[in-house]
Formats: sequence, C-alpha cells, structure tokens
Amino acid sequence: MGQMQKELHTGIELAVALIRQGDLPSLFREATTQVERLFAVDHCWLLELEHSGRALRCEALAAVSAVEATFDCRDFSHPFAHVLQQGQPRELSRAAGYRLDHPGFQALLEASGNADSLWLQPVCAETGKVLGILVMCHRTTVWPGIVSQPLFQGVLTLLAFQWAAELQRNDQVWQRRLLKRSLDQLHSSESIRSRSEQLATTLVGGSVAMADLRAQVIRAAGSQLSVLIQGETGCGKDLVARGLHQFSNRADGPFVVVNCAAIPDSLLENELFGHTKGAFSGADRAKQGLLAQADGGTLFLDEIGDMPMSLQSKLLRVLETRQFRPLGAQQEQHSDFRLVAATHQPLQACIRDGGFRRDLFYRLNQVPLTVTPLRERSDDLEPLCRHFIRQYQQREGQGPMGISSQALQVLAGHPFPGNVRELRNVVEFACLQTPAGDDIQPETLWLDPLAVVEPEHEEAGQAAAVAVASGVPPTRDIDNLREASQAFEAAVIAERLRHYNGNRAQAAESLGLPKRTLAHKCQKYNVSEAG
Ligand SMILES: Nc1ncnc2c1ncn2[C@@H]1O[C@H](COP(=O)(O)OP(=O)(O)OP(=O)(O)O)[C@@H](O)[C@H]1O
Repeated sequence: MGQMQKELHTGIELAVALIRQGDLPSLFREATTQVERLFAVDHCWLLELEHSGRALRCEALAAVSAVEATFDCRDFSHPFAHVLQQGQPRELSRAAGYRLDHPGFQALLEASGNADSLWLQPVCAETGKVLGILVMCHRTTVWPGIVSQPLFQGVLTLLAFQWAAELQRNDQVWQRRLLKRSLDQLHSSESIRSRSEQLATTLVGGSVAMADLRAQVIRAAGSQLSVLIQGETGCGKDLVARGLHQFSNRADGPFVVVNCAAIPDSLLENELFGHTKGAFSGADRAKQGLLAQADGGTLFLDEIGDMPMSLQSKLLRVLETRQFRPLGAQQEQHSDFRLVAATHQPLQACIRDGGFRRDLFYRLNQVPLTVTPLRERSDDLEPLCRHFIRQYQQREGQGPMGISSQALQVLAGHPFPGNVRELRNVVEFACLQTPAGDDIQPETLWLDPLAVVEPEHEEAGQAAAVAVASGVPPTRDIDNLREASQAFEAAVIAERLRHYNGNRAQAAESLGLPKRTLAHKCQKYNVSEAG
C-alpha cells in the first residue's frame, strides 16, 4: 500500500470510529484515544462546555481524580477561561501551569504524568459556537508538527461535527420529552378537571375545600390503594365513597356498603364472611358474605370505628391477602375488592384508648381523605340549597323557585352540627312550606335552636328551646283547646321529623299516620311557624 493510500485508510478508519459512537461520553473517549494514538501524544482530555455556557466540565478527569473537574468560565485561575475568551489555541508550559492555583487544573496536570507542555485547542461547531476544549499533554513541545497536519484538522472537524450533531439530537430528545411531559400533564389535569366537574353534579359545593376534595377523589379513584374518609357526621362521606367507586375502573363492578355501626357485633362477622350450609344450627342455606359480593368492585366499610376488635384482626388479614374463609368452609376464598372505609370518630384517639388497631389504621389509611365540616365552607351553602330544592322539585313534581338572600343569610349564621344532612332536612322542610314558584324565606327555615346555645346555658336553653320549638302554651294558660291541640300536634310532628332527619316515611310510620296525612298536616300547621 502506498503512503498516501495508507493515510487515507487511517483517515477513513478514524472517521468511521468517530461516527459510530452513539453518545457524547463514548465520542469523547474515542476521540481522545485516537488523538493519543495517531499523534503519539501522552495524554489527551476533552472539556465540555455546559449547556448554560458558564462552565467547562471534564468527565474523564472527574473519573480519575477526587477534585471537582469543573472549570468556571469566569475564573481566570485556570487557563481555559483565557482560551474561551480569545477563541484561539495556545500552548502552555508546565512551569507556567504550576503558577495557576486552580485545584481542578492542578489535578489535570497531575493526571497527565510528566507532561511539560500542553496544547489547548478550542473545538467549535460550524456555526462558530464553542463546544469545548481539547487538551493535549506531552513530555516535550511537539505541537507545531501535529496541529499543522491535515489529519489533525480532519479529526478536529469531524469531532466538532459529531459533537454538535449529538448535542442537537439530545436537545431534540429533551424538547420532545418536555413536550410530551407537558402534554401528559395537560391531559391529566384536563381529565381530572372534567371528571371533577362531573363529580360536582353529585358532590355539590363551590368552596375551595370541596373543589380540592373532588380532585383528590378523582386522583384516588385512579389507584387501588385503600382510602380512609374522615369527617363529622352528615358531611358527605358516603357520597365521597360512591364517587371513588364511580370514577374508578371498577365502576361496572359492585359497590357493597357495610355499616359497621348498624349491624350488631355478633352478626357483623357473618355478614362479611358468609357461611356454608350447616355451619351452625339454623344455617340451612349457604350465605355469601359481603366480602365475596364485593369481588371486582368496591367494599365500603362505613363507621369502621365501630368495628369490634376481634373482627379488626380478621379484617387486617383479609386486607393483606384478599383471602378469607366463610364460617364452616374448608377452603379459603379470594375476593378482589378495593376497600374504602369511613368514620366520624377520631381514630387516632381510638388507637390511643385501645379501641382500634394501629396496624389496621395504617392499612386503611393509604389514601387519607378528610371532609371539612359544613360550617367551615360557607361558600357551599347556596349551591347545596339549590341542589336540594332541585331534588325536591324532581321528586314532588313542583316546589319553590329558589331561596331568598335573607334566608341564605340566616343559614350562614347557623353552625350545622349535623352538617349537610341537617341542611338538606332544613331545606326540604322549607320546600314543603313554600308555595311553588316562590323563594324560600327565613320564616320557613326550621333551624335547631339548641345548636346555637352556649354550652353553659344549655339547660336553660333547652327548656326555652322546647317551648319555642313547640309553640305549645303551658297547660294553665290554655284558653282554646283546639288551637292548643293543633299546636301540640304540630310540635310532635316537627320533633319526630327532626328525629328522623326529615325522613317523612319513617316519621309517619312512627306516629301511625299515612305519609300523605303527615304531609297534609305539615302543610296545614305550617310546622316551622310552630317553632
Ligand atoms: N357535597 C354534597 N353535595 C350534595 N349532597 C350532599 C353533599 N354532602 C352531603 N350531602 C347529602 O347529605 C346527606 C348526608 O351525607 P352522607 O350520608 O354522605 O354523610 P356521611 O358523612 O356519610 O354521614 P354519616 O357520618 O352519618 O354516615 C346525604 O343525603 C347526602 O346526599
């Protein structure tokens, strides 16, 4: 092979080797090795200008030395700042280098063996943009013979070209990733927003607390983690649990509700686990438990704070394995359910008092959700009132138009110890007494006067409240028996309705009246006026 052909061959080999590298670190490794080999240079380093343009970094030096291999471009205690500033290559003697006290630069000298001379060569892209610096170190000054070679210029050009292309590729990848991330974010926040809006038709309220809660419900619905909903009685925990099911991928599966406080302790285990035929005397048929029924769906354990300790341990085991054994069964069964639990009790305090298992609490509380009491979200009052009026109209076929601002003001001053359930009852009472097409007025609002009585005046307040609430005169003052009887009847009805949280069917049944008659009497006596 002729000399020229040999050189050409070397050049092509070198070019292929450089082009083949898929990322910057391997490009740098290949380029420095090639320079050391081709030009018989003792040591070669590549310093990369950081994206910010503020510092140069030498990864290869960082790998062999303990010092920080970063060179601030404004720090003239190393020679690279000068090279960048002038944009020209320069030679540097080791003796001159020793006078510079930059620790990174000293480490570079150290790692370059006995080099007496350095050549600092800026590497620039076609656009003129500086990419970094090529540093060659050798025992003696050999530079004029090297840098004048076309092969050296070729290596530099190719290195710069590949380097710039790699940066551009990284930049594009980065841009694409950024774009994708922002699109994903946009998409997920958009989908959370639209689902939250859907949820707002059942979990009503315009307050910030309610909007936050809805977004949390939507996010939690997307996971399989157990959710513990805490909040005062009547504040909407049941609705939250339903929302978690409705917006989960189990929405087509069953939603099984167990009220741990409503089922006697002795029956609760049986309800949950079920039993086989003949498991105990009287078990003449097998019964599927609620755990099994919840397979593929959501199991909602309401009032979990009331679950007996013995059952808590069993539940914990089920939650860990999703396996359980019905009473009398030989085999364990599997049920794939998502657990949602709720309580109005302060579970932390129950744990301290020994009434609730700490390990179960942690198992349930993977996603904690707290529903704020109604008195702390007054912005929800108006939307909730309108929601309940609309529900009333749909149910009864007619009802009031809306609610007056005075009535809303009165509601805003009430503390609502019974939360939204209490508000719903108050609004429904008011609906009953408001002619269709009118707005609800303050006089029709049946608010529990006890709720505003100061604790120290509670007893006196209670007596007064009964009189105010009932409107029944003391017996000795009665001068019209018919009116007094009617007042008494109205007071009993109002009291009973209150007792049943406004459930007219239950109140009517407990008084031995048909529901229609009760509704008629409410209208006739204008129940709230009796208060
Ligand atoms: N944000 C709301 N939007 C619409 N209705 C609501 C809202 N919050 C509560 N309600 C209504 O108030 C009543 C009580 O709510 P819910 O049963 O969900 O309360 P809870 O916290 O589960 O009560 P408890 O602690 O007694 O079980 C229900 O009729 C429910 O529909």
